[in-house]
Amino acid sequence: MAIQMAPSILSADFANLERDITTVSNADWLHVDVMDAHFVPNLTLGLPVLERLAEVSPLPVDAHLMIEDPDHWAPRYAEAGATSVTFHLEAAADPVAIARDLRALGARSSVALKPGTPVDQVLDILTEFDMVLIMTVEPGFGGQAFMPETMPKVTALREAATASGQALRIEVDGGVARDTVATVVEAGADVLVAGSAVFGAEDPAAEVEALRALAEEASHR
Ligand SMILES: O=C(CO)[C@@H](O)[C@H](O)COP(=O)(O)O
Repeated sequence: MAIQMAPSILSADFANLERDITTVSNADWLHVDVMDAHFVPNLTLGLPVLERLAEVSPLPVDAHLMIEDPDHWAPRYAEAGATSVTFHLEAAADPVAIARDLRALGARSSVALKPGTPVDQVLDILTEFDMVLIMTVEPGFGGQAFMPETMPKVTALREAATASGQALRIEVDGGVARDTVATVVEAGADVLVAGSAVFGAEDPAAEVEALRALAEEASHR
């Protein structure tokens, strides 16, 4: 499967958000970080803002819910216009029920794991998901250092998906930049979230293409 790029809006200019998300319309997803100041120590946006972003975004929205009670909230984000909804396993009471609710609403189901959460916890329920997000930093903030120790989880997922023939997308998020792209792709990731690397660049669209090119090159090695 081709590499997909997903700029994270956490590093965009919130005063000019519509301009910034239009700038990266050459990417594949708009990664929208939803934080509640409980599951993570940061607060971003809620349903009405997500709804507006989905309206104005030239890209499909993946809502990354770093919030408590995704059993209640995840379907609400699908109804608000997110094409893909990523919720955290650590916060979910019934991850399979959430995944089924999302798919029933026509959204893609995706589950995220914090760096310390073992990957075994999703291996038995992998077919319920279109994508698994392996966090490569502790969720909450942009601009943190990439954690290479999370890579064995990416590889375990890729091996499991390949063995069963599942077209699973594997996303990584946190510290993805020119110097880490090859590492994540060689481990098995194919959806790359990048915040500060993209929106901190002088030309965000060109940076999306530069990261994509490095990733494609690594995937063909
Ligand atoms: O969800 C998060 C952080 O919790 C990420 O999406 C960050 O926004 C990624 O930022 P960079 O590490 O790429 O700067």
